[in-house]
Amino acid sequence: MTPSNNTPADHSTAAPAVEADNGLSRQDLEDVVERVLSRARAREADAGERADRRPEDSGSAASGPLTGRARELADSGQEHSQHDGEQQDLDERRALRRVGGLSTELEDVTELEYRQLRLERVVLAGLWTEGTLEEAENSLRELAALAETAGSEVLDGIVQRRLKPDPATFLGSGKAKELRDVVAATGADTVIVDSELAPSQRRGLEDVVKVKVIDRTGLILDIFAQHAKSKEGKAQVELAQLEYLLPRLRGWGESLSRQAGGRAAAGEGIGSRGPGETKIELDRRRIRTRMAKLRREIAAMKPARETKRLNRRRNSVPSVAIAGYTNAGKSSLLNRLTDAGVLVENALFATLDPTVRRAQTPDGIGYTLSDTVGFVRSLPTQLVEAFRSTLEEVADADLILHVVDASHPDPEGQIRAVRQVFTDIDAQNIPEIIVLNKVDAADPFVVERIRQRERNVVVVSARTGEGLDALRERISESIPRPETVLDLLVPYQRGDVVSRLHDWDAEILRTEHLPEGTHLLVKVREDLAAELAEFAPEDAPGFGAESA
Ligand SMILES: Nc1nc2c(ncn2[C@@H]2O[C@H](COP(=O)(O)OP(=O)(O)OP(=O)(O)O)[C@@H](O)[C@H]2O)c(=O)[nH]1
Ligand SMILES: [Mg+2]
Repeated sequence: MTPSNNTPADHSTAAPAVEADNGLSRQDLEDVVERVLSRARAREADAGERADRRPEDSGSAASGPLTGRARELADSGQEHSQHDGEQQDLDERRALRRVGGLSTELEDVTELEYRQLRLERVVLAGLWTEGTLEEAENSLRELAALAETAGSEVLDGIVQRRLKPDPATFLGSGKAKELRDVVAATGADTVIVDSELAPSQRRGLEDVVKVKVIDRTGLILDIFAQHAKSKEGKAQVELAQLEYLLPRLRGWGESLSRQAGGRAAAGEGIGSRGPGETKIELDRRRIRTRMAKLRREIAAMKPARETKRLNRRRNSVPSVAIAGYTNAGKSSLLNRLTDAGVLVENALFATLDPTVRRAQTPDGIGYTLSDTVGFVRSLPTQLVEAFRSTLEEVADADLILHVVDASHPDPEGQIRAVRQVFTDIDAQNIPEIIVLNKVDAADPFVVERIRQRERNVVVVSARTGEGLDALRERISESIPRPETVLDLLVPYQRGDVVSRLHDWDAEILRTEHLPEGTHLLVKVREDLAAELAEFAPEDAPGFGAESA
């Protein structure tokens, strides 16, 4: 293919529908994925016919049109409903995306700065080592979606059928050269590989393709870096990135261009280390200094967060964490379940992290609902470490809403991946409701299959609102309920106490109006019981044996 096939102008006429902010429409991205996959398929068929040929030697064949789409990619045409509010963060996030042509201006950056540059024009590379073609497809689609999320423009890709990665260059040497040609032809400046590469493999592959090579871990780290919002989150991602980078530094020498691939290929002298050597030492020193500083900063931030959480604990408000695979619909669910009106009224919780919101059961028991960072397959360990603070929100919860995208081709795989993270953060024993989302778009057979397999399933659609009442009920049954029974007599001039009982976490079992005041039988949490002691006299009137 030629680069001009991908210029936004060509497609803005052909596919006016939805333009991603980097100029590449969703359709373009899907086209790329389909092209790559169909080549892999054709090659596979080819190899099947001539079984004596080694798969990596088989030539590429013409692509044919394929059905199916990148399910990880949302159809952004209907990304938001009115329940999602203004989505101001989205604009902010999009403004953070990469600026075209940035890398070419930076001739004199150190490798550290270079590595941290945003990805721009990328080519994907994957191995299909085991499993079905369908799994290989899902994996590549997810990689394309991740790359797009990171703000890059996916130009093309290569999938190789191979039993195991080449120890030197990941792809076989023939394939790596083919990749180099694709990079040159498309003018890509980055190759993204769908695995975690050993530092030496990355170096080997970079030496062949002559542009920056990023692996899946690096890509995910990059996305997290873009999306981190809080000061602590930012520091943690940066630390994770540096930890990842340190053993992977290499001298650039003259062999790699920091510019677009095509022009780069000219410089030979693979692995020439001379001029790179000083820079690499400089980089290492800078990285270590920076890491030490970040660790200190993070340690200093921890107490504030701890206090916040302890506060919530002390108020013994039950906490419900929404967790799940990325793009499962967690945030949509949060928006559906929490009413904006309630939020504004509840000034009490104004100091909470913005992703934690207050919600109520149908019978008025308050709880907090927190949105969490999405999980992905093989979430890099550095990130699990770095995001421990966000993930502690999950590990600390009284209940987890594990949101699953029922319309995804492999929801069970996603459930497994998410549970793995639960285990990593020691949250595996917290009660869990599987919220099977996107039922409006899902195959009923798949929905039924998961319903059979899992114990505690509620089927919903955050988009249409289906099943949400049932979910509210299920949450209500599953959170810890107030347990201390109090017999209260509240004087009429203390209406504030009564209204507080009504909107705050008490189950009112009976009410009657006596000459001295309002007589109530309530169930409250222990801490509230202590506060209400003055209204619970020893000689309370009592509701009589028959009603207690
Ligand atoms: N068809 C359909 N789409 C949905 C539904 N719920 C969410 N979506 C879409 O799925 C996409 C992802 O939704 P989000 O709520 O952002 O998902 P998330 O789990 O918060 O994603 P991350 O924060 O990236 O992990 C959006 O385009 C939503 O519009 C649903 O019930 N049906
Ligand atoms: Mg979200």
